[in-house]
Amino acid sequence: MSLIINNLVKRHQNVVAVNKLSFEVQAGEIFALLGPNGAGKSSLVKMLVGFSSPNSGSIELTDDGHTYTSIPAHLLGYLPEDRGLYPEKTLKQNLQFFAALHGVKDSEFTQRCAYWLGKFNLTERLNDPLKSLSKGNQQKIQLITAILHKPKWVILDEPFSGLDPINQELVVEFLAQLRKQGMTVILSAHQMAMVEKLADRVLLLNQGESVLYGKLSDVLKNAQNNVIHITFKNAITPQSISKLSETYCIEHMHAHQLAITVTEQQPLNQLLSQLLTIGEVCEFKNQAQSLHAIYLHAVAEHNAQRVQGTTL
Ligand SMILES: Nc1ncnc2c1ncn2[C@@H]1O[C@H](COP(=O)(O)OP(=O)(O)OP(=O)(O)O)[C@@H](O)[C@H]1O
Repeated sequence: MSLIINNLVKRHQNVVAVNKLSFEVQAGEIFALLGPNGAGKSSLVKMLVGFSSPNSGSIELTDDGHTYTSIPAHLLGYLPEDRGLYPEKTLKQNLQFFAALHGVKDSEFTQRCAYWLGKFNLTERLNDPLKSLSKGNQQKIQLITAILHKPKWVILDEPFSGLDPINQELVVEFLAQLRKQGMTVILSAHQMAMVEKLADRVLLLNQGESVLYGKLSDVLKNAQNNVIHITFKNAITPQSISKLSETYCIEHMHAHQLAITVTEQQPLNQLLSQLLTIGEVCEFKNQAQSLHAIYLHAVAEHNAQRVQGTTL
């Protein structure tokens, strides 16, 4: 079972929302779809679930000897961008309704409902009207409706939005549970700290294009190797590092500190000898970059490349 996307393009009038995207989602993984507002995530998700058709390229899902051009409804659990439950009905009625739509038997419903409500600390609220719950708690019920039928594929659009840090952690646990139960999860999210905790693979989109794609562990490892953090004994100034910035990409500079991106072609001893001409070096280390920092850097670089491309 795998999902293979090849050269996918989606245009909305004159906007290219998804531009020649190719990637793969493997069974049983948590796949994070990242990108700034307007990057094309929702346009992509809509094609994955069959709500809209690509202009070109292909989506190929193979499962149990069948091949599909989108994730079929009977294999899918979906938390859409626009939430929608029945506020006047109780939690139980809401959950029962969605479970019945997916053909979940009564006995299974009772057991799964108790399990997930327990996980989200909502057991006592089973017979309360949904509207009496806080927005965050309503969101948790919406999450449960998406997976109560144990789908093989789960797509969650912004599962962390509107949740406080404690509830965000509960959603992290919830997602880890889904993976444990063998579901494949595609989630779109803006909370990099949460994504960093649990994603197996990430795809970062910007202006419809892929700017970063791969196993999260590789993405973090590659970034860690490339950025050197240096602390000088005395304060540095833009003038004192001007020569250095001709050769190296300066990530940031602050009082006594400097962070520099080095490529594989730039030997560290050469960097060190240049640094010593600036001042006494107290510390020189590779420091792990957060996914948040990697994201900002990759998007900024891609934007700069696009501007350069249009001005050349
Ligand atoms: N139905 C539509 N008609 C015209 N343009 C659209 C339509 N849907 C999306 N777009 C445009 O396509 C681009 C990608 O939008 P999309 O909603 O896919 O991004 P997104 O990454 O999901 O953004 P967000 O994080 O804000 O939800 C944007 O420029 C958007 O304005």
